[in-house]
Order: sequence, then C-alpha cells, then structure tokens
Amino acid sequence: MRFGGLTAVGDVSMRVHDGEIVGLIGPNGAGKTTFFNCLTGMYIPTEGRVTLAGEQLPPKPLKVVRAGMARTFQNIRLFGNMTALENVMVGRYCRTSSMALTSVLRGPKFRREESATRERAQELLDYVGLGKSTELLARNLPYGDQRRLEIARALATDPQILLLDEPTAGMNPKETEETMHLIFKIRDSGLAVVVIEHDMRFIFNLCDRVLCLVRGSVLVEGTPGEVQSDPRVIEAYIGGDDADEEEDA
Ligand SMILES: Nc1ncnc2c1ncn2[C@@H]1O[C@H](COP(=O)(O)OP(=O)(O)OP(=O)(O)O)[C@@H](O)[C@H]1O
Repeated sequence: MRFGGLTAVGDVSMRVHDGEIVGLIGPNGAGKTTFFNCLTGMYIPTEGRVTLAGEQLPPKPLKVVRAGMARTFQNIRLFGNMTALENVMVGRYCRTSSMALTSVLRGPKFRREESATRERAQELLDYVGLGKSTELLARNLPYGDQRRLEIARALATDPQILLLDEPTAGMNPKETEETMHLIFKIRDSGLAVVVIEHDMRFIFNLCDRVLCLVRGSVLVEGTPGEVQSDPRVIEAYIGGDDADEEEDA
C-alpha cells in the first residue's frame, strides 16, 4: 500500500488458518493498521491480493464482511447513542434482508428476522460477558466493555476470521486477562484470529504465531518464543536505526 512516495505496507505476506491466533506487532508507524485496512477493503491496495478460503476478496468493506472477515478498530467505533444490544444487531444486518424490500414493508418475514437478530445479539452479548448491559447506551459503558461490545458486533457478522486492532488498549490488567480468555474462546470455536497489540506480554501469551512488522515489511515471523528472543525485534522497538538516523541528522 503506497501513499504517494511512502510504502506503508510493502513486503508482507500472511496466511492464517482456522483455529489459529496470529499476532502482528511492530513499532508505531510500522504499517499494522494499514495492513488491516487493506485486508478489509477500507484501502484499495496498490498491489497484492487478499483471499479467504481460496476466493479473492474485492476491496469493498461490505463484501469483505459478507465473505466472512470482520474487524474491530484501534479507536472504538460504536454507535454511542444506541444500546449495547442495538449495536450488535447492526453487525447482524449484513446477514439479513434488512436493506431489502422486506424491511420497507415490515411484513411477517421482517418481524421474524428482527426477532432472530435480537435473539442472536443477546446470545453474543452473553458470550462476551455483557449479558447484563443489554439496554445500556454504548457511550455509557466502561471502556473495557466498549471494546468487548465491538468484538460482539464483529462476531454478529458470522466471520470466519476476526481482526482485532489493539483489543486491550486502555484496559486494566483484569480486563486484559478477560480479553485473552475471550479470544481463546473465539479461537476454540474455530475462527482464525489476527491481533495487533503493543502489550507484548499479552501477545506472547496469546498467539500461536507472531509477525513483527517494521517499516511495512515483515522483519521476523515465528513462535512467540522465537520472536521474543530475536535481537532484531528488540532493536526495532528500541528504534536503533531511527535513532541513528536522527543522531546523524
Ligand atoms: N491514509 C494515509 N495516508 C497517508 N499515509 C498514511 C495513511 N495511513 C497510514 N499512513 C502512513 O502509513 C504508515 C503506517 O501507518 P499505520 O497506522 O498503518 O502504522 P501502525 O503500525 O498501525 O502504527 P501504530 O502502532 O502507531 O498504530 C505511517 O507512516 C502512516 O503515517
């Protein structure tokens, strides 16, 4: 993905399997979120392709979601004035005929679908541990719960792969621990999960495999143990090259 003269994501190739958690780490500006934006059709990549279960995905967010890829955002993007339940229901609408004539006519089919959507949304709130917050406005939920609500909304789209962009940012240790268990539960249900995180303890305890991105390229890929002990990763975080360049300047 190039922006003018800047290659934000260049040499990155990633394959994720069902039931696997892959971590994406790297210093600020490495290209992690841009990579997610390319996968989910929010950016049209200058080069490269994204496939899901062998099918190439077009760079169109709604089509990507319908194909089975869902995500959460670094900066929470909920509908603040809607309840927790309604936020999850919104995620579900990509699987219903809510935008079709049935919804305009509001006939029996619409009512059946609406009731099934509500039921599924409630199930998902229970699943992420927000079963008691159904009727609370999203903006009034504690920060950690808002992040969990985003995950519930993403799951409402029935994804095969879930992309989480800094799911524990701003969380206290207890919430971080709960989030780890939630992600394990999601993985155990058969989904593929990719997680961007700056919290190294979290990522190394969570993931089966980790990729470290630096300046748009994969610097190191391996098991948490391999990546954790690789001196290049430590150097990338300390900012060896950049610091040298700044000194030279
Ligand atoms: N829409 C855009 N237009 C121009 N440059 C962009 C755009 N989006 C991202 N970039 C640039 O691409 C590079 C990668 O940014 P990105 O946000 O993907 O990094 P990141 O690894 O997610 O960083 P962080 O950990 O701070 O979130 C940065 O240099 C950023 O300024």
